[in-house]
Amino acid sequence: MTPRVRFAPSPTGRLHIGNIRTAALNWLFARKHGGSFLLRLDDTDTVRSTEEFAAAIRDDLTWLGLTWNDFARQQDRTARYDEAAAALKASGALYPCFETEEELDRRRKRQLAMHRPPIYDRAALKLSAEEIAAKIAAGEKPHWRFRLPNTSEGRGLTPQPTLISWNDLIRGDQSVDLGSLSDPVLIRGDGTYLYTFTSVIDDVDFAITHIVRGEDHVTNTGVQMAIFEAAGATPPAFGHHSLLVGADGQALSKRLGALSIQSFRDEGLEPMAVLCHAALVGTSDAIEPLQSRDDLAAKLDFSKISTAPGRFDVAELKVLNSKLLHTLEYAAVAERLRAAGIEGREHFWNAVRGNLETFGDASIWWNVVAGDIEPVIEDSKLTVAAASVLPDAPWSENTWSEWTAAVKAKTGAKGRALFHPLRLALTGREAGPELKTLLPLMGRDRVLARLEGKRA
Ligand SMILES: Nc1ncnc2c1ncn2[C@@H]1O[C@H](COP(=O)(O)OP(=O)(O)OP(=O)(O)O)[C@@H](O)[C@H]1O
Repeated sequence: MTPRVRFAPSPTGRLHIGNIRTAALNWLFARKHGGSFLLRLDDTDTVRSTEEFAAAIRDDLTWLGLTWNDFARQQDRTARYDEAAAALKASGALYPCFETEEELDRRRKRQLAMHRPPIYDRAALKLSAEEIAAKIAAGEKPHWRFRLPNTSEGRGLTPQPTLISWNDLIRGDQSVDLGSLSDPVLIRGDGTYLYTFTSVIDDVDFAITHIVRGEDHVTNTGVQMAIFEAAGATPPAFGHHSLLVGADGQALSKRLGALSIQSFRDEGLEPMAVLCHAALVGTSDAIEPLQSRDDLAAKLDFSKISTAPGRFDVAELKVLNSKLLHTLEYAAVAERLRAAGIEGREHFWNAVRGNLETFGDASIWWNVVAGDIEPVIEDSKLTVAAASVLPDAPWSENTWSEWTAAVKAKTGAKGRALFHPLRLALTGREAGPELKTLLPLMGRDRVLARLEGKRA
């Protein structure tokens, strides 16, 4: 079966690294198996969903290269939900309830006082058709519950376990006891639908074959499998991955804006580094910098995902980012170098890539080899002497060792006393790429001027 998967965020905030773990695992799974990937915006919560967040989700996914084959938004599908709800009402799978929040709260307290689990007692199932009609005629607005397929009928009965089980793609055998849950409300009193319902209808209509999502949805899955059945559909396969938490163990939330993809973009991090980290953290694989999404897809193995939460540390992402840059081939960055105003010669890239923390650092080194910088003269005697023995052009990678040998012979300086003042004069910086590679890129005039302390 060709997999068809989906990523279904609500546009209620900026995507964070945890959301991207879900998006990446789905996308990579589709990629690995030649399947397709649907982006679905779960925007039925019209109060908190915004167009800005919807646009930002698309933008972040595009930046990460997690392209989608299909796109849908729940706001456009109300007519379809109405139709599906009507069928479930007709079959009795959805039943109208009229209790107020206060009434439900009173009942829960009573149940707890009697040491019973505070689950909905299904009192509304006892209403006759006439009673329901009278309530509606009197202006009461029902909310609708889904009757879970369990045997806990009516008020006061001790619930019987009713296990619904599946073989989770990530966690192995799983089950949820539907006997211990309240019948979930799928339609609110104002007629709006809850995610639990709309998600199932969408998954049926879009023929989703595998639902891969965070373990925050395990209980939902038990309930939704029952809704699939009630809607006459076979539930797809499910996989629940561990959630990511922040370095100090804090939960992530779109609403709180922590560890957003935007913040990584602002810091100039590489999309591949973010993807590798999101997909490999909390697995038994080492977190390594892979160069392409296909390489990462080839590595994907759900059985390697640990059930413990993955700890996400920005500092580790930054290290991974530099490791990735250090191995990037020129061909992979030539276009970006040009766009950054760097006439990206391969020599330059190979000389500096090992010193980059972010791609933006390349501009610093480009300025060192081709722009002008303020030289730092630490030992003017040495730099003047060095200028006097500067070899004639053309220069090669051997020029540095020939020149420094000549400076050493002329001044007697060696080791740090020789190299440090030269580095400071030529680059204005304490550390950086090997000078033997930078020197030929700088050219003789620029080097000479800097040795004389001139901005060049
Ligand atoms: N910390 C996390 N680690 C891994 N996956 C997560 C994490 N938080 C959410 N997800 C997954 O992201 C997907 C999108 O979920 P959703 O839009 O509800 O995000 P959310 O961050 O929980 O949002 P909100 O804070 O608005 O409730 C879901 O599949 C969910 O399981």
